[in-house]
Amino acid sequence: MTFGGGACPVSVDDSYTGAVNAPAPIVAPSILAADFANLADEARAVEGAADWLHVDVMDNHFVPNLTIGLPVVQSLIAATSLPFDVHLMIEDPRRWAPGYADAGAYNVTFHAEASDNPVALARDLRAAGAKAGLAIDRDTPIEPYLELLPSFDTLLIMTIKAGFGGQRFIPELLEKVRTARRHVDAGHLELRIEVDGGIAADTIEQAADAGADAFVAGTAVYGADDPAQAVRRLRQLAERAAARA
Ligand SMILES: O=C(CO)[C@H](O)[C@H](O)COP(=O)(O)O
Repeated sequence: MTFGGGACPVSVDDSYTGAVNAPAPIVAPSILAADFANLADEARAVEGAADWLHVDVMDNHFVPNLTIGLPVVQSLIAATSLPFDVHLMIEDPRRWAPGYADAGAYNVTFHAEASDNPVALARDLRAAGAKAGLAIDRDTPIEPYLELLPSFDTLLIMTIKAGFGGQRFIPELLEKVRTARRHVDAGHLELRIEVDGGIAADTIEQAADAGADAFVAGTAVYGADDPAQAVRRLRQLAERAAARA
């Protein structure tokens, strides 16, 4: 399946080939930093440049912030051509996550801290036609979850504390990315390692060097005068880092 549509379309399904043939970096603008009064226009502003559109669903319970839910995401999916990368920062993901897969989200990610049976939920998401993602928050160690990774398509490692955009990137959290990358490559797993929080032109290369190959960026994209150009610049930097790996 190929999408991207702009200067650098990427083949996501065909490119999960591990370290030897490293897949092209994914850049996923987070609409958390967009103008919520104009979400469809904001999403369309990065069509042709972004690979995925990252949507943060927050419930004011799992995190102390409240954003949007399924009806808004359904409408947005219908309004844009981008694949949706839904990041659920919610309690009880077993109840809600399959609805996002049914709505046509490309990738549905839920938090390890919120799930008592992540593998079963990943199975449900895949059965509903979505990719399954597991997210790890700032204070959660990665090691207990490594053995679950064959059940997932994406591992999202927070590089801030989940809940709010515009926070400062925490470089120490890249140690989790390094650990995950070693495990993924050693096991030849077909899995994207995604980083989320404070990703910008001055941090994306560190994250790529650590082994991330999917990058969520909110403020760095929607805070820019030209969001599409900001996405292209981020991808260029990630590609540069990947080329020297
Ligand atoms: O998951 C998130 C917050 O919990 C956001 O996706 C993340 O913060 C992106 O925003 P920014 O690039 O501004 O840090």
